[in-house]
Amino acid sequence: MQLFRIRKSKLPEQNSHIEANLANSKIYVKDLNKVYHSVKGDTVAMKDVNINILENEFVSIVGPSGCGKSTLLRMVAGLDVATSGQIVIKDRNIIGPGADRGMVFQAYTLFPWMTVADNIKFGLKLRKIPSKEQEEITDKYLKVIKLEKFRNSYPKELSGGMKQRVAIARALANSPEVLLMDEPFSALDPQTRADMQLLIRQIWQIEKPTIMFVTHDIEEAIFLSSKIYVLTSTPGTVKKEVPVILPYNRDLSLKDSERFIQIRKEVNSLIEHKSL
Ligand SMILES: Nc1ncnc2c1ncn2[C@@H]1O[C@H](COP(=O)(O)OP(=O)(O)OP(=O)(O)O)[C@@H](O)[C@H]1O
Repeated sequence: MQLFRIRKSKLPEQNSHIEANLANSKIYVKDLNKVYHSVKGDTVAMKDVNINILENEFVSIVGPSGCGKSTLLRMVAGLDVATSGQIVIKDRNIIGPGADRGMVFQAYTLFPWMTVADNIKFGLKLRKIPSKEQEEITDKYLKVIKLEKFRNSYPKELSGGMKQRVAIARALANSPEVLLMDEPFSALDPQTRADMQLLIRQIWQIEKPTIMFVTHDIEEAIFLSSKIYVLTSTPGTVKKEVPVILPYNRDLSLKDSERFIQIRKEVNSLIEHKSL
């Protein structure tokens, strides 16, 4: 049965509970359920998930493998459909993909036949943004990701970290309402991963995009976020919302601080580990 409400218009006025929650929220997930049907039977991937991400928040989703982190992000992206429940971005019900959501995935998704600059410009061209503005936006984001010298290079000439920097620039160039990131740094070596964490935190502090970030890495989630949702193992549901009270300006030495270690212990104790 399809309970997911297919509406593009604003929410009904009588739905005062949702209205109240929406007042300052950017991504609002209400009673979300997801069941996958296959010949082998049904898999309940998500059960009654409720999430509220405020404007300009950096929120991470963590949980054991298979708990439904990617499923949740894909549904917020509109790439997968919920079995029931509601996803609202600003005041719009999500019924499919849209330019209001920028995505960065684990796998490198740049167009190999386009230069770095053309990859960044891709969405701007689609939206027929005037070419002068396209150039200005591209220049700005090449600077943000510190790849000005690679403007005319092709993806095959870049390292993994550089490719992910371009993917982030391409997503941000479209000024999305929210940035959805699914394990974007997990294919990178530890040093590059740490550099990328610093870069995305810096970008967030300057540009203040609303970010929903899926990761396996608890330290990464704490270092980057203002709030973490810990999901239970399958079917995924929210076990706890953990606020991350740490200094606003962060460098990697923060990971050795007493407060950081305390939060890491708390989040780690919430993750249900199972022997394989
Ligand atoms: N297309 C599909 N068909 C059937 N089951 C699926 C499908 N996609 C995901 N699942 C199941 O849904 C559950 C959640 O999967 P999902 O990939 O969202 O978890 P995850 O937390 O992102 O996992 P990981 O941390 O290992 O990447 C799992 O039990 C998975 O097997």
